[in-house]
Amino acid sequence: MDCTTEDNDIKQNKTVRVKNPHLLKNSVDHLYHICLSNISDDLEKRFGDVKFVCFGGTPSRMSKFTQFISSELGVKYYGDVGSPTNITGSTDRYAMYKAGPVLAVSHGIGIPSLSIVLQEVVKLVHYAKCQDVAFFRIGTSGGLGVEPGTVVVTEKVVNGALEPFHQSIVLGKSVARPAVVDKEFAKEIYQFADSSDKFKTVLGTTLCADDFYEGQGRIDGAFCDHDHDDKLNWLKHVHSQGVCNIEMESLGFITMCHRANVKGAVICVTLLDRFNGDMVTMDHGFLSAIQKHPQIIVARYIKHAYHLLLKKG
Ligand SMILES: O=P(O)(O)O[C@H]1O[C@H](CO)[C@@H](O)[C@H]1O
Ligand SMILES: O=c1cc[nH]c(=O)[nH]1
Repeated sequence: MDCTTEDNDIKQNKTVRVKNPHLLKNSVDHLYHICLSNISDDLEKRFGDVKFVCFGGTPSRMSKFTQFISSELGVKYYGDVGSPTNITGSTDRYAMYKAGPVLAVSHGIGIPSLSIVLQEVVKLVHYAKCQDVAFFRIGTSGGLGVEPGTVVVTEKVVNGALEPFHQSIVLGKSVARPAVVDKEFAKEIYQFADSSDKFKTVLGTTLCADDFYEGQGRIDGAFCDHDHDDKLNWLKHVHSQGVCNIEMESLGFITMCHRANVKGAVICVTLLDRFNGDMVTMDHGFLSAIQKHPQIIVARYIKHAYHLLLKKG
């Protein structure tokens, strides 16, 4: 594809932007952490049909989601009966599964871990010439003033200081990139919540912290220099600014989707109400049941969008 065609496709929001002139000059690109290469793997043949990429913290959540979405869409997943195959093979860092137009990817904990796999997946869908791709983060979070099990569709994302920026150090300098949420896309997804659902779904601001303990105001970590009242005052303050939930990847996820010209949305379930405590104490059966809540909403969206695409031909 020549540059002009590629620019036009990007403008029309069809293909995915790899904003790196150095990379475009290189012919070989080994996607180290996901064990794929643009030269030795036929990425267009294997992944060219991908339209929806769903990310979440753990390999088992994304494997279960792959089975769920494959039965919802009536498409086979890649792998043996009963267990999707992890496409990243033995790299042992991330897991990636495929069911028809859906790729499900685990990203680990925190923005540094997420950013590595997200960049390699952006390159993957670019090399595979996927068109009109959307990315979703299907995660867990701590809620503020909402019942555990509630799904929060992120309409704004902020850092721990309530700023809508993702800050990182590049070449020794601090770089702040805006975290621009696609609000229309968030609203579209929110509309797939149903009044008959056994859980609530809300649109709200998500606070993305650098850490699970002190970074989220917890007082039950190994280290803590603040007290219970400081914590409650901070939680009340961020809640008064519209924050509904706290997690650890949304800021990087939204910022990178925006840079890649990919539609991106964050949909997380709340595991607890942080006004009532810090510890996630629910049993694993309940935990795994409520982790399905955001998957249900996203699966409805994907099913709807996929059927529209099939109709279009
Ligand atoms: O359940 P996931 O998707 O991993 O998300 C949340 O859970 C982890 C902390 O337990 C962090 O990654 C946080 O963002
Ligand atoms: O409180 C919580 C729960 C899940 N994930 C988080 O990052 N925080």
